[in-house]
Amino acid sequence: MTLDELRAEIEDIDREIVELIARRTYVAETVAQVKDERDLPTTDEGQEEQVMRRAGQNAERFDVDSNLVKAVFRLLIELNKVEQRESR
Ligand SMILES: C=C(O[C@@H]1C=C(C(=O)O)C=C[C@H]1O)C(=O)O
Repeated sequence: MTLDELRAEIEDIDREIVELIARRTYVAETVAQVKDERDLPTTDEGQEEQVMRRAGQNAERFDVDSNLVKAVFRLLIELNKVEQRESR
């Protein structure tokens, strides 16, 4: 494979990553509606711990640095909470 072909593959993957982030954010907006109806707070620390634990397990399964993957998920969680607060 040429460098250009490899970079085109990375470009495709990057678009998919953003699409997945958009999907995750969209679901969080629906979560926000449910929380609003039930008068629940935006932050659920127990659920965040589960998400972070799963992120670490998945990182190990795919042999990528678990601290870096967890850092990405910490940002994704914060992004979701910002979106949820904006939609409540
Ligand atoms: C999406 C939720 O809201 C918040 C965001 C979370 C996330 O992005 O994974 C997890 C827990 C909550 O603090 C949820 O409660 O499931």
